[in-house]
Amino acid sequence: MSKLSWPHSLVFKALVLVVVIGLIVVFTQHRLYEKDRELGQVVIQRNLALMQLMAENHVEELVRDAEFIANSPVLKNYLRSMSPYALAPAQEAFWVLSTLRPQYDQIRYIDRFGIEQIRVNRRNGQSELVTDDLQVKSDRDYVRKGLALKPGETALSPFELNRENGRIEVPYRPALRAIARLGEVGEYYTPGIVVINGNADQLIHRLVTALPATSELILLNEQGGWLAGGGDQDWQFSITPSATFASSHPSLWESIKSSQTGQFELAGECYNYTWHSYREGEVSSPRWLIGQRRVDAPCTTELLDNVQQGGLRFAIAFGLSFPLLLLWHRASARKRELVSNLEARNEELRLIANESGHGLLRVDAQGCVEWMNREAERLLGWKEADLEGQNLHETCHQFEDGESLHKGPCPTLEALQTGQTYRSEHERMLDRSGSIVHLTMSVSTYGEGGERRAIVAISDIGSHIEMEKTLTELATTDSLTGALNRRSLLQQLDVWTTNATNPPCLLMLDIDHFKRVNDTYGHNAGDRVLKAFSSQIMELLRKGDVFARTGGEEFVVAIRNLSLADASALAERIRMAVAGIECQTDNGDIIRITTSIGVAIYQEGESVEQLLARADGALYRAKHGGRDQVRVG
Ligand SMILES: Nc1nc2c(ncn2[C@@H]2O[C@H](COP(=O)(O)OP(=O)(O)OP(=O)(O)O)[C@@H](O)[C@H]2O)c(=O)[nH]1
Repeated sequence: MSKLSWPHSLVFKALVLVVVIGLIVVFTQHRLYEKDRELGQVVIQRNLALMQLMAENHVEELVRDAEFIANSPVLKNYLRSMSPYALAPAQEAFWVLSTLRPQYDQIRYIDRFGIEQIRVNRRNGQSELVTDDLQVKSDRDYVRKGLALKPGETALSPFELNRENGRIEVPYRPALRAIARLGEVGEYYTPGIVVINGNADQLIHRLVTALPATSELILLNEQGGWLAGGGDQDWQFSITPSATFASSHPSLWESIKSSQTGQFELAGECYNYTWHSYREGEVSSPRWLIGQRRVDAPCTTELLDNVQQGGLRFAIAFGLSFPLLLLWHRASARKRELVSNLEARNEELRLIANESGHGLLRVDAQGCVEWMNREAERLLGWKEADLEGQNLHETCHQFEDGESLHKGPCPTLEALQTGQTYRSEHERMLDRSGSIVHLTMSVSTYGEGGERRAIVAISDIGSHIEMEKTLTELATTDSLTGALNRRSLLQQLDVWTTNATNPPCLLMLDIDHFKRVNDTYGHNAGDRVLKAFSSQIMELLRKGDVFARTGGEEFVVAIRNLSLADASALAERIRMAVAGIECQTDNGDIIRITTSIGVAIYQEGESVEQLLARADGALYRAKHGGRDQVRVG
């Protein structure tokens, strides 16, 4: 196989394939990535919104319960009367609420001095009314905050771990407290607050259910302390104030605080968050950061997944298309090889055709030229490029007025129609200048129907014709004088006497004393005289008359359609014309000659020899009669 050029090499094609597949994969993956990312963001936003809604509903119940019990008539009745009889119904109302809301750890009424007056605990699935261990809680933040509320106002305390007797209760009991300040119940009485300790764990568990398995909840308080999602650091802010997210990542925390929602990446994991506050602006409530962490997945997960998928798709597409490329490459290489061989073969044929000595043309089924060799170009005067596509018959076999050079149909077109070979030893064609060229021609066809082609081979026979003409002339004429020779004369006389309807008349001429001319002026001068003599006679003859040299200085004129008298008169004119010839020698001498002429007309039944003999006899008598005269035999 020949060496391939770079654009045809397999490596080049493979590179093109790589680029094309690469571009397609990058384009489609990019679009997929955009969609994935969009979808991922939608899912995250939905998760965050869902968690916010769950938190809002959870707290709403807590707050409403606190407001409900704070406004309950039994509590107000007790506070108005402060009677032990009124205390029991109030305690019962607290207890009933506790049994209805098992998620509440404590429901209490704390008076304006911060002392617990009514308290129901929820322990081990039971609601317990506590009467003998009521404590002073005036030092607690939530109590101070609650007593600072205006009557009828409600507040929410931050998440914190429950403390018992000044110590954090273990196991941890994270609490979220709703505090409702009682409205005015009497002119001289300032009421305290109702505090419900909601179980924060329950809220956290609920929030977790809003998330897919691949994500974990993160919950931080306003100070950056971990409530959930911080592992060992959850709730540690209550014990060690520095064990917070804010302390671990101060600058990150600053940026998180400044934006309502956002995304960040830590330790290769992606976090999304939103700040949430219960009834924003309506109720005094702390802010929490609710969010999700994608486990072991960075924020660029979609991008990385897409790159990975893209790589896989690229490999599959390349793996599937490369064998096809290989097949195509082999097929096209084979085709190129064949085409190249064909071209080489064509070139070879063209060389052979050019060297063959024949003019060759290939014409299609319609007779239009497809190709021609140099010899054909030379013979017809056309360049291949100019004749290509032109109809050979119309161009080279037809005159401008449409008249054809062929008597019958064009042999090339006929050969194309019949599929038979045509040969002619003498064909005529028109060359580019419109001159007729004499040729031998053969037309061979191959193929069938519309695919049939003809090879037209032509050879110049113009030179042969010339040569034949020369040879014929040499064989029939006298080279010195141009007159016919004796043999031709006899042939012509044979023809004329065979069909004796129009019998010939002979004038036999002999230059008088010609030997003297030779002897006096030389042989060359004698030749010149012979030429001048012949020219003079030929001038007096008409087309169709025959003039022949039958001996050294002996000539015969043969004429038809002439009576003996007319022949004698012609002989006399010739005699006189010859007498007028003045032939100059090289020395400037003038030679003058005379001729004797014997005339005889063909007589029915005699032979050519007998006719000649009678003319010769008449000549003999003219010579012996004194020369320079005409005698009839
Ligand atoms: N220059 C020249 N002389 C020729 C040629 N053919 C024949 N002769 C000469 O022609 C002469 C013929 O001479 P003769 O036969 O004796 O006749 P003549 O001299 O013409 O005398 P008459 O015919 O009797 O008048 C010879 O001397 C030939 O040599 C030729 O081709 N050229």
